[in-house]
Amino acid sequence: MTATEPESVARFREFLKIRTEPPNAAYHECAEFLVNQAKEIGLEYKVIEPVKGKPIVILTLPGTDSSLKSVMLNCHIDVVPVFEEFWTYPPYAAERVPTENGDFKIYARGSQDMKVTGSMYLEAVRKIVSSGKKLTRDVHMVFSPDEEIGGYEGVKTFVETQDFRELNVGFDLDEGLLGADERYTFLYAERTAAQVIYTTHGNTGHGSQFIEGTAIEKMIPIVNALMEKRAINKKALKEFESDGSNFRSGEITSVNLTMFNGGKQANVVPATYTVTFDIRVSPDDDFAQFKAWLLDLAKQNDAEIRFILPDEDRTITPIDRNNKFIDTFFTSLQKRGIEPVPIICPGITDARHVRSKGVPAFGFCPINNHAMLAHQHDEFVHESSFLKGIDIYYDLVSDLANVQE
Ligand SMILES: CSCC[C@H](NC=O)C(=O)O
Ligand SMILES: [Zn+2]
Ligand SMILES: [Zn+2]
Repeated sequence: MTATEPESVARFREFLKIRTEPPNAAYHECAEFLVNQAKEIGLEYKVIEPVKGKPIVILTLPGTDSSLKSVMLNCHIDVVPVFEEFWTYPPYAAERVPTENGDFKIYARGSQDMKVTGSMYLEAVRKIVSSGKKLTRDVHMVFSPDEEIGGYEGVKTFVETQDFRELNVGFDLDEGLLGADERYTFLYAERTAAQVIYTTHGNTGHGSQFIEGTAIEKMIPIVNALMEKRAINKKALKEFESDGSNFRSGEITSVNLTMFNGGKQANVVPATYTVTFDIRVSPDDDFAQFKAWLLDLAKQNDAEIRFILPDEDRTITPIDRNNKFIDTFFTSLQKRGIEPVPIICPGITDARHVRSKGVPAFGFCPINNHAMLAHQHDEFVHESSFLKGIDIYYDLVSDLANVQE
């Protein structure tokens, strides 16, 4: 590891300094940065705005046969909010801090989730171009907004456009998880997010009296039922994930009480109460049945229920090696001794929108042996991991774009 900063790292840090944190995300500034990257590398580029103020940037490395199905590399440009007071380094300064063993840590919001991946795509493609080698298929890097809030005005809208159809995508590499140990993982499916708000109304009155039929009284059985479900599932997960790897959390439905709202003053019984749960339903559970249970819970307790997110069909990319892209994904990584472990994504990503159009998509991140700090304070990535990841993508992108019919 040299003390002189590699140019690729300097460009990565520039990307990290752009504050793409909604609601006032600097999306246009980010689009400009990406277009400049395209010009420098010598790529085709296009910026579209299917939703005003939410640009999608497409950078294309044309192949020798653009009639063939292409390879898409997807990266969301938005990041999640920070609690700045808990950060050791300012989250948008992208400081490069030396470590004891001669490496560096790049501290920034988005350094893992997921600008590191976008930067690795850009640097891998830059290397491919400068090597002079020609790939067969088009490679499209897609940089998209709003993933962290569901991608509704990002990739979900984009996949409905003619611009997306024209990309003629055969395979999408999308957001993945860093490996906490020596293993790498890939995501072929996701849990379904069911975020739900229960509201109860009841009698109000003086806090010194035994008021009957209060909003909170009605809410308690709902909370108890969901917390019981939580306890059962938590135990089940512990039982079948004996190695503590957290690889299998996507296979179990999770329940979290995330908001508890109501009440105005200690001596006034609240007339209305709301409770919000973030529930992630495993593909192994019947979603319709689970939703019916949630609805019934409301009905039984005289509560209103509202689902925050729109209904979505489940999407899964079967791990079918008869698909040439999928087979190449494995053979290419195997050349470097990487045997990625298939997991169900515990969260939701933009890959589900791409899959909904029948395009196979795997979430992958070529970083292992790394602390996982997505959405946490002091998010950082090791410079050595970033540089190694570029080389992994160099081969992977080349091999995928050279898949024969
Ligand atoms: C309501 S959209 C939320 C999207 C988010 N995706 C990654 O963290 C998630 O919580 O899974
Ligand atoms: Zn992400
Ligand atoms: Zn995230």
